Amino acid sequence: MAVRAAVAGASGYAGGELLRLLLAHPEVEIGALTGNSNAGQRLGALQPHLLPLADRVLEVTTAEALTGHDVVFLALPHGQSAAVAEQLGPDVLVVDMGADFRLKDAGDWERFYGSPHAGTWPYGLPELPGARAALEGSKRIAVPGCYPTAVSLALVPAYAARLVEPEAVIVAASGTSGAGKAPKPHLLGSEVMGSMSPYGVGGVHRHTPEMTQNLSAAAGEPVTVSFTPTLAPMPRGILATCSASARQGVTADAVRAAYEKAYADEPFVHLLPAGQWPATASVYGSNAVQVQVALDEAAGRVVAISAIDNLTKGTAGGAVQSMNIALGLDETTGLTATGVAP
Ligand SMILES: NC(=O)C1=CN([C@@H]2O[C@H](COP(=O)(O)OP(=O)(O)OC[C@H]3O[C@@H](n4cnc5c(N)ncnc54)[C@H](OP(=O)(O)O)[C@@H]3O)[C@@H](O)[C@H]2O)C=CC1
Ligand SMILES: CC(=O)N[C@@H](CCC(=O)OP(=O)(O)O)C(=O)O
Repeated sequence: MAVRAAVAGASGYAGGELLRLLLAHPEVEIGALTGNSNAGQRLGALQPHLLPLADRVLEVTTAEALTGHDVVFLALPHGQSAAVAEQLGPDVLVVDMGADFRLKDAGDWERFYGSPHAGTWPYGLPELPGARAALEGSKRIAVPGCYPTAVSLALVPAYAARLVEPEAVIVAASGTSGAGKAPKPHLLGSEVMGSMSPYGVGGVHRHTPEMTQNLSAAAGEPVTVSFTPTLAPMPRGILATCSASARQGVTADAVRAAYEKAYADEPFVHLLPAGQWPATASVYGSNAVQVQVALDEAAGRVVAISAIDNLTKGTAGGAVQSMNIALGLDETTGLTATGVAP
């Protein structure tokens, strides 16, 4: 029997990417689609690439519109998910693509998001140690942020194998779709085209505590994270360049071996052959993650680089992968690791 799925936030970028993936999912039937300012509009006017859904009309996002489904995806701005989720029954699988349920520490939430903490749900990054067991059979899933996905997959093997000291320096470039579809002056084509620029500098980006949470869990001790995001003139993609001090005596062979072991059986994480480096173009539109790692012996640092598509593995693909696990389906159902190039 088909899994009936509703999507709240169907007019946005994350909701649109999710619908693209759900249309190709053999077990899913797409139910209610909701929006906010675009309620009442045809989806074809908002997401013209989703041809089979063009004549569907967006409803207002209410618990009533979302009931009667097996799975409800919430692709809403931060702070909007909790009120909707609490009105959905405990038997419905609720997959939150926003940030509301990602953090364990209420103080971190309040500091970075400036509102009361809604709670913590099982975290939808299956490749993290222990994550799959928490997702199996779960009725609530918190999909990670796009930067924490890229950064965690780049660095967790180094922390889990105790190859590096508990500090990390991360500079990551994101495509503009990461900022959502709502118009913002700094995202005008004339501001973005032909330029790269930093933002959220100095430890203030709200993804910093999420990265700290994931890396500290892998390390078994608190990890300090210096994170600098940058905006790149491309619609999709994240390239995360991460480094951490190598522990005394760590060799390049030991680093390589740890990453090979961590990712040997992962369907979506590809540790590239030595000498080949991740590129956002190679993962465009796919749920794949490219990872490469090197030991900079002169600087004494392990350097790990990852590339993801922020809308696919960074949100909608990660959401579908985690839903598959929660429902007991094959984890890869409806997802591809094959990109689009050039
Ligand atoms: N873009 C990305 O790469 C990623 C996004 N996410 C997360 O996914 C969520 C959606 O992001 P994204 O799609 O980029 O954002 P968009 O701005 O593109 O879309 C936001 C969606 O939420 C709806 N919405 C806006 N305000 C409200 C409200 N007050 N109540 C209910 N619905 C509302 C909008 O409806 P309407 O258009 O009709 O007003 C739209 O459908 C966010 O939490 C974001 O952090 C997570 C990882 C990556
Ligand atoms: C380029 C850009 O602006 N990116 C967004 C990332 C948003 C995202 O994907 O994460 P959340 O789900 O936590 O919002 C940002 O830096 O805020």
